[in-house]
Formats: sequence, structure tokens, C-alpha cells
Amino acid sequence: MSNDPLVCHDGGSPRTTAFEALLLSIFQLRLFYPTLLLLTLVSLLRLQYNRQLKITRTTSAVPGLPSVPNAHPYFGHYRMLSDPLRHSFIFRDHATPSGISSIWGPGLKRCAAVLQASHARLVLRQNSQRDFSEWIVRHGRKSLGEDSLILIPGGAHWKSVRKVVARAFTHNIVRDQRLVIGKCARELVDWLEWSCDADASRGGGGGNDAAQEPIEACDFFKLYSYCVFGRVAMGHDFQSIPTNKGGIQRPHPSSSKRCMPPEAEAFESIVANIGLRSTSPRSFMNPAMQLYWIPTRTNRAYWKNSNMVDEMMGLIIGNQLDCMLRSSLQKEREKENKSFEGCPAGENADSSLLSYLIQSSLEKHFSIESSSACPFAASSQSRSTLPASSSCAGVSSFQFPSEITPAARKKIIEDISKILRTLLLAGYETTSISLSYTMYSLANSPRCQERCCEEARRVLVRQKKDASMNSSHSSDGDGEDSFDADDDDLPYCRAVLMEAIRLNMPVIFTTRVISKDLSLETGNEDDEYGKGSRVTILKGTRIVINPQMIHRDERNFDRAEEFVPERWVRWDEGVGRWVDRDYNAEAKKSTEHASSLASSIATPPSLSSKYTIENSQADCIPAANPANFFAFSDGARNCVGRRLALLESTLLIAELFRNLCVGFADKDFQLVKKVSFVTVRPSSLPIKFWKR
Ligand code: HEM
Repeated sequence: MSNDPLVCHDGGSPRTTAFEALLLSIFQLRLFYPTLLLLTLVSLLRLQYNRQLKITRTTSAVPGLPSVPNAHPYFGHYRMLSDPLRHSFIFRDHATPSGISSIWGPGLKRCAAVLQASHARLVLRQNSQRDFSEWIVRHGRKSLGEDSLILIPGGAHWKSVRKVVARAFTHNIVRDQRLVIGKCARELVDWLEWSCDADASRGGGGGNDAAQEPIEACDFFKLYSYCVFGRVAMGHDFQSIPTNKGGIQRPHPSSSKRCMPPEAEAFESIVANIGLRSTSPRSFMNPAMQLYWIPTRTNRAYWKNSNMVDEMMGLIIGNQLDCMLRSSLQKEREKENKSFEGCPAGENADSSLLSYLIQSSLEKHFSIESSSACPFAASSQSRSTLPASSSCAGVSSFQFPSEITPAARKKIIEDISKILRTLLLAGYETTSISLSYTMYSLANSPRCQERCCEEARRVLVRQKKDASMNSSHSSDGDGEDSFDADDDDLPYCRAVLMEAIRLNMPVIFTTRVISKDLSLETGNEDDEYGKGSRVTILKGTRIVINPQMIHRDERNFDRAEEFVPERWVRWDEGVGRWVDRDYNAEAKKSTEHASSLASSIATPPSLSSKYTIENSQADCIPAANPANFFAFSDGARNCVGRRLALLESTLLIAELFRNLCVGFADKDFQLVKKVSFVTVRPSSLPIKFWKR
């Protein structure tokens, strides 16, 4: 028997009571209208989807240029381009002979992609407007602050923030940090050498064939870049590189992931969070991922990590600021001949880039607020401590004050904390990924490892000789020699890094929105476009620049797919060292005396005769044009931390290879990459080191 309440069971026709009829109508209304609404929505979405599909498949984003087919209707080509190795063919195969194609960006944004270095250079040098998706900007700003240099699209505001940051990264300021960086490199290599000995004593033996614990390259080099960032940019030691000090046995570098300081893990999780919330389609529909105040597990973890990073940065910046204030007061007192206790012993007010950031930030506040309230004007109850020269007149007459108002102190700490978050995001992973790619390239090239070793040993010997003559040699205090050199002293090691990131770039791609119509050449002599033909790309179009594809194109570099550091440097017999190659001078010389060029190549010293043939083949490569190298981008919006990245990576390469060799833990290793947020990294790169 049916239990349906709407059926009469007395044998007659079904009857409904008034109440049941009401229920029925509500039930019907309830389902009918939402269903109707849903169906309408789905049809509209389908219509829109088909429209976009038609547009993206059939029309060119930039008229006059070949279009890359099969764009995703909502994400354009961005998703496809995000893995430059797998998808590079869609640029090359669907471009004009001079390498320009037309693509759709997310939300049907009009984009042109360029492959030729001269086009990329033109775009980067003429424009400083970069754009990210609304979602990335929204979540990025939440985590990195409103004024995050990376996220500001361009314009006057970007210029003023960039000025503050760029001042802390000038050539000389970064160069002054070489001893601090050299010491970090020495500590990391000391740890590795200790692990090689430990492996050997456990029966692993030495050399390439020995069984050793594999080291995950990215995790391992993160410890180094975190250490350098802490000491150089913040004047703080995070102790991310384990030492044997204090009698505690350090772990093997194969477990480097577990050595990450908690603040570094917290920061990484914040960065991963930006990526998750702003690039995953599932997150867009999930209110708990979009609204930070909902007490979900992800949001609670986010706030916990964010507070941890804020607290750590607040403490470090506050200490440095107070120290600088005390120093300033000390100087003032000294002038007045009064004794005063300044910074505690060992604390140096001007030791790190942080001091320059603080100073630039003070100057910025100072000049901005000079017309209204000066941030350093002491409150009514405290004495006026501004030195006479630091009146609120402007930057040029700036002198560090000895006291500031509590509100100004808080503001400065907040501002610098945001700048440091951005620098950490931009500099920490990029450097560790670059070093990992360098190990990948060197593991494939024992020949280049040997040349790095030769250069590192030679520079160290010369350094010792110079030091014994001047008797001002600095040692790291542990009886080990570390480099008192910068990357200009180690051109071969620097060339190795440049060549490694030429082939494998840590940053996926960059974009510029062009501010005025741009005319680019589209053809060559023997193609359908013809030499001299041009296309006009309209103002407001987004230009996509994928450096790795530009770097791997024969139009821009000879033997583009090969790892040949010698394209950047040559051996100079006269000075007895590697020197940077002068592309323009060599290009001129080669057209004038083509035949005499090969015979003019000097033979560099070698540790063995093992690689004689390969070395001489490498030495014959034409010079690379540095203007075609975009790993740090170009123009006004290039990488602000380039100097630091080059210095820290070069010093580590020299320190590593003077006594060690690198190889793959697995002999059949194949590089597979993964995209995370804005970087492309090896999904895994297990390597091993052994002593020479
Ligand atoms: C090998 C390591 C590095 C690589 C490959 C790299 C690469 C890049 C690239 C490609 C850009 C984008 C520029 C553009 O859009 O045109 C960039 C921007 C930036 N980089 Fe680096 N970078 C590295 C290390 C660093 C370091 C160590 C720092 C600082 C500590 C840093 C700070 C920045 C900042 C702040 C920006 C944004 C500049 C702006 O928008 O004006 N980078 N970097």
C-alpha cells in the first residue's frame, strides 16, 4: 500500500485537503522558480561560453598577426603558456617569422607575445606598466600590503616606492655585504663537506658512485637564500644553516626541509596562500577562501602565520630603528661632549640593507610630510630632538633624527615590514630555484665544474697573496678561508649562473601594457610578410614576454639550447683571468677580420686534460649579447634585487666547486618542472655532492 499522503486510500479518486493543496503549491513554487532560474543561468552561461569560444578560436587578438589557436575561453592562453617548456611550440609555430603572435589573455584581454629579443627590449624599455589579475592583486595586497612594489601596476606611486627600495640595492651597498654573504656560503659548504665525510665514514666511500643520501636542491638552497636574506637585508641571523656549535649534532643536508626556521615556513605558507586563493578556480567560488574573517582552518592558519611573520619583522625592524636612533643621539651627545651609551657591542646601526631601507623610508616620509606635519616632530611632552640640518625642508638636507614620535615609529615599522615581505617573496624562492637550475646544468657538465674550481682556487690564492702583502686578510674565524671577493672577481662562476638561468628561468613570464601605439617589424626577406613589413600594436595592448623562450631561440643566442658559459666570458692572457666578453667590440671585429678571430682565442689554465676538446669547442662560441638576456627583465621595472642575486649565487658557486663536485642522485634523472604561483621550479631535483 502506498504511503503517499496526497493519495486518498478509501478507494475513490485522490483528494487533497486545503492544507495539502497549500503545501503542494508551495512545494511546486519552491522548485519551479529556482529550477527556471537555474536553467536560464546555465543557458546564458553556455551562450557566453560559446561566444567566447568562437571569438578566441576564430579571431586574432591583434589584427595583422597570426593567432595561436585553441585558447581557453576564460583563461586565454595564460594557463597554456605557464609551462614554457611544454608549450613553447605554440609561440614558435604560430608566430610571424620575426616571432610575434597574437593571443588572448584571461577575460579576453588583447595580448601580443614576442619572441625576438629586440622586440622584448623595446617593450620593456619603453613601458613600466605591469598588470596582474584582479584576484592576484586583491589577495597579494592582503598578504604583502597595499604598497607592494610587485603589485603596483606602475605610475607615480610605483616610482616613489621603487626609489625607496632601489636605494638599498645599489651596487656599492650590496658589494659591502660580500663578506657577510661569503660567510653564509662558507657555512653551507662546511655543512656539505661535513656530510660528505659522514657519508664516507658510514661506508659510502667518496666519489660519484658512492651511495649517499640524496639532497633535494630547492629545499637545500632555500636555507642559504633565507640565511643571506636574514643577514644581509635584515641584519638578523635566522640560523637556517645548521652548525655543530653548542655540541648539537647537525642533521644531514638530505633532511634540509626539516631545518627551515618556523618564520620561513610561515612566510612560505602565506605565499602559497596567495596562489591558492587567487589562481585556483575552485577558490573563486568558495566564500571561505575569499573572506578572511570566516574561522575556517585555512583562515586560522593564515592569520597565525601572518601574525608570526609580522611579529618577527616588527621586532627586527624596531631594534634596528632604535639602534639607529641611539647612534644618532650618541653623535649628537658627542658633539656636545656628553658621554652616552650607544648601540650594544656587536650591534651595528649601518650593517644591513635594512638600515638603508629605514633611512630611505624616513626620507620619503620626511619629504612627503614636510609641508604638513613632520613625522619626527616630537610630541608636545617630549623634547624636540631634530638636528638643525634635518628641518622639514626636504630630502637633500636630511639627517637621521635621534627621536621620533611613537606614531611615526609604528608607521615606519609597518611600512618596512611590508617592503621586506615583498622582497622576501621576490628574492627568496627565485634565488634558490636559480641555484637549483645551476646545479642541474653543472651536474650535466663536469667540464664547467672543473673551470669553476680552477677559478675559485686561483682567486683564493691571489686573495691570500694580496692579504699577506697588505696583512689585512679577513678570515671567517673558524680557521677556514672564505671569499673576500665579489662577483666581478669571479666572472666564470657568474657566467655559469647566467647561462643556467638563461636556459631555465625561475619566473614564468612578465607583461607590460603599452602606453602608446607600437610599431614592430613582422617579416624577413624570404617570407610572405617581406623585409620591412610592420604591424602596429595598439596602445593598451598587453605584451607577454616569456624570457625562457626568448633565451632558447636561435635568433637571439647561438647554439641556444646548449649550456655554454663561455659565451659570456673569455680568458684574457694579459691579465691572467676570465673577463666579460664585449659583444659589440667582438661583433665589429668579426666582420672586419673574420679569419683571424679563431686564432686569437687564448687557452685558459686547466686542472686536467680531461676536457680539452670540449673546452676548445666552448671557447669558440660567439659572444652573447647581454641585451638579449631577460632573466632579470629590463627597463625601469627590472629586478631590483639583481645585484644581490648575482653576488650571493656567484659566491656560493665558487665556494661549492672549489672542493666539491655535484651529480644527480639518480643517473637517469629527467627534469620535470612545476609551476607554483609565479615561479617555475623543478618538481624534484635530487642531487649529491662529493669531495674532489
Ligand atoms: C636569481 C634570482 C632572481 C631572479 C631570476 C629575479 C627575476 C625577476 C624578474 C624576472 C622580475 C620581473 C621584472 C619585470 O616584470 O620586468 C623581478 C622583479 C623583482 N625582483 Fe627579482 N629576481 C631574482 C632575485 C631577486 C632578489 C634577491 C630580490 C630582492 C631581495 C628581488 C626583488 C625583486 C623586486 C622587488 C621586483 C619587482 C620590481 C618592480 O616591480 O619594480 N629579486 N625579478
